[in-house]
Amino acid sequence: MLGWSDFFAAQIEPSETDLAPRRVASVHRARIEGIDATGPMELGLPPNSNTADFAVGDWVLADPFSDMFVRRLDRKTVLQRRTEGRNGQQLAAANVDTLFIVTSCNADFNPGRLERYLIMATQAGTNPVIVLTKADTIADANSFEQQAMALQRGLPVVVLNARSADAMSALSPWCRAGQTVALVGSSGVGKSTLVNTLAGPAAETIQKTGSIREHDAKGRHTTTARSLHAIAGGGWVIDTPGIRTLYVSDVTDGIDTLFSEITDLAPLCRFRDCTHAHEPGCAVQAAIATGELAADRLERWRHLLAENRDRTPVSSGPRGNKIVRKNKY
Ligand SMILES: Nc1nc2c(ncn2[C@@H]2O[C@H](COP(=O)(O)OP(=O)(O)OP(=O)(O)O)[C@@H](O)[C@H]2O)c(=O)[nH]1
Ligand SMILES: [Zn+2]
Repeated sequence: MLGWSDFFAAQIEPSETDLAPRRVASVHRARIEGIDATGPMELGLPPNSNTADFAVGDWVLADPFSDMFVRRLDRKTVLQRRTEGRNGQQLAAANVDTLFIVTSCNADFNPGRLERYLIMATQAGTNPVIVLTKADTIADANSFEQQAMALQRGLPVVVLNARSADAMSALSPWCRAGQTVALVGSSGVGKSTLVNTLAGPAAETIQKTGSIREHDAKGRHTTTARSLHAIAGGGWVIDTPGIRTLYVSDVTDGIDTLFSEITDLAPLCRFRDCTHAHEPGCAVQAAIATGELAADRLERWRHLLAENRDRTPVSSGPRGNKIVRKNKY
C-alpha cells in the first residue's frame, strides 16, 4: 500500500510497532500532510521542526491517534534541487523508484539536457526512463528513439502520444503496485497530460476527499493541493512543482554511469590521470579517431565534469544524494 515495502518495514524497532506508518503527501512552509490507507491527515510536528527537512514521498512513523509525527524512516532515494539559499539543497521528492524523463519528438529534444537528467536520476538512486511524447505529431519517431537509446547503456525509452489511452499501458511496467514514479522535463512536453493519464479518476477522488480545509496563520481558510497521486493498479506518482526541473551538482557517480563508455576506456590510457585531451597514448582519443566514440560526447563529458566541480562545495562530505543522511529527529 502507498509504496510501502520491506525496505521501510525493516526499519521499525520492536518499540515502534504501535506507531502508524504514514506517507508525506505534501510539504508546506509550516506544516506537512500525510496519507495512509484510510485517507489524508495533517501530521502534527514538534515545536521548532523545519518542514524543509521533509520531502513528498517520505515515510514517517506517527502516533495513530493524534497523528503526531514521531520519526522519519530512512529514504530509499531522494531527489534534491540546488538553491541559492541556506545549505544550497532543497528536497524535492523521496522514495521515487522510477524517474520519467519527459521530452517530446521536436525541438525540445536535447541530448545535453537529457544527460543532465540522467545523471541526476542515477545520483538520486532512481531508475531513469526516457519518455518521448508527441510521437503522433511526426511521421517517424525512430530517429528520436535511437538518439535517446544511445544516451546510456540499457536505458529504457518509451515513445508515445501522451494524450492517447495507450500511454497508460506503455508506462505501466514502472507503475505497478508499490512503485512510485515522478516526472521531470521542460515546460510543455506533456508532464501534466501524463500525470492526468496515470492518476486519472483516482486523482479526482483523492482531490475530492483529500483537500484538507484548514485555517492558516491569519485564520483564513486554505485548501492545499496534494502532490502524491494514486495510479490505477497500485502505483503512485509524485508531481510537485519543485521536481519538474532540477539541476546538476555533486554528481560524480552519475557522470561516470552516463559516460560509461569513456570511463571504461580510461584505464587503458597511458597516464593514470589522463584528461583525454592532449596526452599521448590516450585510449579515449584513439576511440574518437576510429569513430567508435563521438567527439561531441567527450566534449559534453568534459563540460559536465567542470560544471560539477564548480558547483560542488568542497566540504560537502560523503558524495552523492544516495547516502542516507542521519536526520535530526
Ligand atoms: N499531440 C500531442 N500533444 C501532446 C502530447 N503530450 C502533450 N501534448 C499537448 O501539449 C501541451 C502541453 O502539455 P502539458 O501536459 O501541459 O505539458 P507540461 O509538461 O505539463 O507543461 P508544464 O506544466 O508547463 O510543465 C498540451 O496542449 C497537451 O495536450 C502528445 O503526446 N501528443
Ligand atoms: Zn585518455
